[in-house]
Amino acid sequence: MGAGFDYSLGLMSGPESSPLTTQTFDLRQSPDSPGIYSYLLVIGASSSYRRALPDDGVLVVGRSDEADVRLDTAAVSRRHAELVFSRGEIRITDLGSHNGTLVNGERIEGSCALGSGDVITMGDTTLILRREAPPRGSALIEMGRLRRRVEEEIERAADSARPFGLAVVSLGSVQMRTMLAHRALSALRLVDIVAWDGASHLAIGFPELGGEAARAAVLQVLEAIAPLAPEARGGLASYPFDGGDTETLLAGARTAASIAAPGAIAFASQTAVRHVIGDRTIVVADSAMIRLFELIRRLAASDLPVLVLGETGAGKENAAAAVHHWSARAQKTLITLNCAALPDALVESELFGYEKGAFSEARAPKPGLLERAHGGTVFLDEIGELPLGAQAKLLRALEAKRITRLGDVRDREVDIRIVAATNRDLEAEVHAGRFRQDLLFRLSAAVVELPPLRHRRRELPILARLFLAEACARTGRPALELSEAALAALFAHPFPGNVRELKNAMEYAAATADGPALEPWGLPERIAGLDVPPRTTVDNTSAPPAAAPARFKPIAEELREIERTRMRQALDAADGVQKRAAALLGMPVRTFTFKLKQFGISAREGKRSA
Ligand SMILES: Nc1ncnc2c1ncn2[C@@H]1O[C@H](COP(=O)(O)OP(=O)(O)OP(=O)(O)O)[C@@H](O)[C@H]1O
Repeated sequence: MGAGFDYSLGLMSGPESSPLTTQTFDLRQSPDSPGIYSYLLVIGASSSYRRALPDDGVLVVGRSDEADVRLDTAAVSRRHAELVFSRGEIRITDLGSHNGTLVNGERIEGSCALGSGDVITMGDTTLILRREAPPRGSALIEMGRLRRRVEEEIERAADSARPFGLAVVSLGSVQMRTMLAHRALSALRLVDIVAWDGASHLAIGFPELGGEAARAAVLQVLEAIAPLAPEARGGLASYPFDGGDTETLLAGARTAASIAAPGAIAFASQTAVRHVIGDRTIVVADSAMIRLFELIRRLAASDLPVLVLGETGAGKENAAAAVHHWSARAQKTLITLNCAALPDALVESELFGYEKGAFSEARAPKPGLLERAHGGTVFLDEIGELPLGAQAKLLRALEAKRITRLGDVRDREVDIRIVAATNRDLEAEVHAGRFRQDLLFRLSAAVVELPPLRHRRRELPILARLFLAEACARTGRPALELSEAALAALFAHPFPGNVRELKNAMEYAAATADGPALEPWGLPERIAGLDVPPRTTVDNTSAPPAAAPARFKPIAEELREIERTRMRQALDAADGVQKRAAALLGMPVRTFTFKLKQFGISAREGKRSA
């Protein structure tokens, strides 16, 4: 049953002198089996402690520094006795000690088998052998099985509208894993689900426990293991509040455990990091996003150009604002140009400015935005849409650090940092001949790639609540609770329009909801999914009337649907090129790109399907 006796694990270390504390290494079983554990209670003249025993091997007891169980008293010989552990049996042999070895009051000759409760006396020291069976409670399972069980429990919780809590207990440096797991299990219910999550974390699922009840359960575990792991700390995530799937809950609980104080518990909802960037508040909770913003902070300190990649609405503009505000240029301007929003003919005059008479409408000289941003940062959004002619001029300007206004012969010095963003695959654009490779090299000195919202599900409930609260405050209506059913609908939606789509949905909900809580039918239809029944039992009084499902809806909403569908189709037909798609619909490009964002349509959609 055991992993064997590991001689490298410090068998020569002496006992600790703290009262009734245990030795600090575990020499026995496989980590996932709590099994039987044995220990010696060592009661000396000046101190008592508990010493874990191995399944197999030999321990020498004596006064010598080299003894495995060191008894620091003159009444004990240097090598007094030997304990032999083999196949569940324990034998003791006196090694010719001066004062002899007594078992249950009788001096032994040669060796003698030991059982639980036997009292061994060596000089003025008493050792009591204890062997304990695992508690009759929950059992440790493997992490893979825990994941599957948690998935089942989430399903069950969704169907029965009951909570489910998932905790991660971080133990610090753990050596007595088996005994520790044993203690944790003894503090849990039979239905709780427990597994080792890596070497030093325990993952615990609590069916039907959420919030305070789950917190109390984790506290009991922390108390039970405190003698062995005084530094242990807990992190707790609850379904559906913190997430709708195993990995999201696990990630939340792990991050929460990492911020909890020793002996205490933190909730997943406490792990979000707020970055206040000018008048923006950026909230990140996913560990990859937290690291990404740390990277952005470091990059900001350099003067490198930064290329921000990510799907539409993923937060690229926020990232660009962070680069500027965390840089030495923060006191100077940040100027943004959306390259997709300008007709080709205007791009160059906007970027580089013009002199009087440069073209027929140029009645007075005007500096371009590169010039106006001197000393600051220029954010070129949708850089993939920049016409090739403007790309060449931009490259020259960046290389020479000088610009020439249209219609001018002089050039002027500019000191700017460029942050560019795109949701396009620029490498592919280079291959297709639509983007200059040399410009791509120059812009991509540092690349920051934002994951889509569907890959950072930890943030979904956090951002949803944030946007809902902000929207309610803006419209002056009382705060809306996000119901469990609405949250489940959000988790079921893939959010192709990412954070912007979520934000728009919460604004729509705040404007239209009529109860104290946001229910699925208060969400935009494509998110609520008419075919998706609410996952929790709801109070009948707050449910919509049976005939309500949207056979009729406000005409404005219907028109929006048509507009959205036609825009998608136009993008398809135009191979994802926004200007062409806008022309197909007879819509100004600026309006088209604005509406794309509003509807959360990715400009790539058309390209992909084409
Ligand atoms: N982590 C976040 N915290 C708070 N708000 C966010 C966050 N990420 C994005 N938002 C908000 O979502 C909306 C869309 O973000 P943003 O404009 O930065 O996306 P984008 O990737 O630049 O979009 P596009 O590709 O369409 O230009 C903005 O209102 C932004 O403030």
